Amino acid sequence: MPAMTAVPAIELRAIDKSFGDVHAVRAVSLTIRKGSITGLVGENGAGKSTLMSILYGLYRADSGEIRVEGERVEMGSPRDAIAHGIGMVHQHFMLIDSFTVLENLVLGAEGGFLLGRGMAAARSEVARLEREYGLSIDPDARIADLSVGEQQRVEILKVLLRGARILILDEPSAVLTPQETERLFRILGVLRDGGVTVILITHKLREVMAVTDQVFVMRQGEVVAERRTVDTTPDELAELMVGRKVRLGVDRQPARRGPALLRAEGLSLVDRHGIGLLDGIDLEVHGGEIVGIAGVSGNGQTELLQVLAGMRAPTGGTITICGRTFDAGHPGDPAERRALGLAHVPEDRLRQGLVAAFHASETSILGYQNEARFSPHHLIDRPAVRTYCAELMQRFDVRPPLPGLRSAQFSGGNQQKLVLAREISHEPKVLLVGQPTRGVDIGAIEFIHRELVRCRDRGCAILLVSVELDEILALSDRILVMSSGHIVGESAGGTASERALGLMMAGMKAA
Ligand SMILES: Nc1ncnc2c1ncn2[C@@H]1O[C@H](COP(=O)(O)OP(=O)(O)OP(=O)(O)O)[C@@H](O)[C@H]1O
Repeated sequence: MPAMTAVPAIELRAIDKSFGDVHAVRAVSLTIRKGSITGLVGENGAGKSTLMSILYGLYRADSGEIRVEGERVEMGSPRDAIAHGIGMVHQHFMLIDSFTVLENLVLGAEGGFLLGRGMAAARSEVARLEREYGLSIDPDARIADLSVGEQQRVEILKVLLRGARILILDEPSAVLTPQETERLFRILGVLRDGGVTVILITHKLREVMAVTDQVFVMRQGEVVAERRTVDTTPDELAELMVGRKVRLGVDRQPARRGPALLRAEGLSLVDRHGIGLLDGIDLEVHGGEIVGIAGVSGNGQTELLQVLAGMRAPTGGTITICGRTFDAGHPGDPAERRALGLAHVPEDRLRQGLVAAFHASETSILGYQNEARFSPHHLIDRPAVRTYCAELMQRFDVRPPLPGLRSAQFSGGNQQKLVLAREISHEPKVLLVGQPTRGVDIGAIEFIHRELVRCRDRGCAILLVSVELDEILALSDRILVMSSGHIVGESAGGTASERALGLMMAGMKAA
């Protein structure tokens, strides 16, 4: 156990923050002890990111007090937070791809001691941190050549090099493989034992139980519970988050398989550098079934969805959607495929699912804006679109239910619900869905899973890509495993084991 210290690392007192009509954080008070790992959990939109952004100086609280190691401080900007030893690692990394690790680290410490003392000092600091915390990374590697997990370690290093003693991580495992997540947690444990205070925002209760010392639960802007991790259970935390009992797992009738609505034959994709991203993919998805694609991210799943959706032209093979065949070299036209009954929930909702500056009402019809009900006489009927969006928000529990709010102003999970609501509500014949519950809270996962099964039971052919094996196992009637751009294995949904799939994902056969 880490040593108990009298002065807490962080004390927040009656922190309050509104964005217009949205009361995002309501009189939150909490205390975080030095050298501990604290979990911050709560539904989408509960206020976790806003609270941490206030602590990191990205937002200013409307009222309340922040104390760092007993001293009252004003956080006017991240610069202030950094000066007080607070660092934050965001989900979206802020590294320059073409620079080396060391160059990024020196840039990150701009204005600090490293720039003055140069590369040699940076190199020796990195070596020291590597020794102390096991944060091994090649300082001369280019960022573009690193895995996501390695890039995240560079972000952590950057923060530590600026002298952070308090580290905030916003859903760090959302982008990591299970192995990378384990490694990250080992590093966090070492940091904690070295006296660093870690705050972890996460939706994954398994992680909370595995790695934290204490946990705060937020609901609708308030901290509704504080627990020592040893004194709680995932079930209790889920109930505290959502305000009701959550039942994970979905009841499903056996698939009633209809005709093949989506087919790929010999599908290949070679990028402009000559690198093969997809290689001879054959697959078929029938109406009334969910086919899950399991795989470590970066093995071609993203490209497969893009090619099937018409966002990228394959270099070889054919795609057949509801009886219509597209050959290689076909430039691809998402609108044409949409007209055939194909819907797509892209993995990267921020860049491909919505336009951040658009109102939620505009996002709710994106891609469908030419339908007569939205654009009679070729002009958007704004009141009709707002009413439509409000209904969608109610049905899919998007919070806050304000069609006039800009898409960027919703929490990550609520953006996801909005995109999913748009695509599912058009009752597609074929649905491509990538990482449907990334960044989504437990209650919403339950809801999204039920909606996907309902869609399948209506006869839709669903191709599901997810890095969450639990999700693949819970939803799929058949599972295909992807590795290095190939389909390397297939398994019936009900009988697949996590271990066997894991081995196939890693390119090995189950014993
Ligand atoms: N810049 C902003 N402008 C307006 N409203 C905002 C802004 N940022 C956040 N909000 C609102 O504040 C509330 C809290 O959002 P926040 O992002 O803190 O939630 P969260 O708990 O981190 O959710 P998630 O788990 O989905 O990331 C939400 O209702 C959100 O829509």
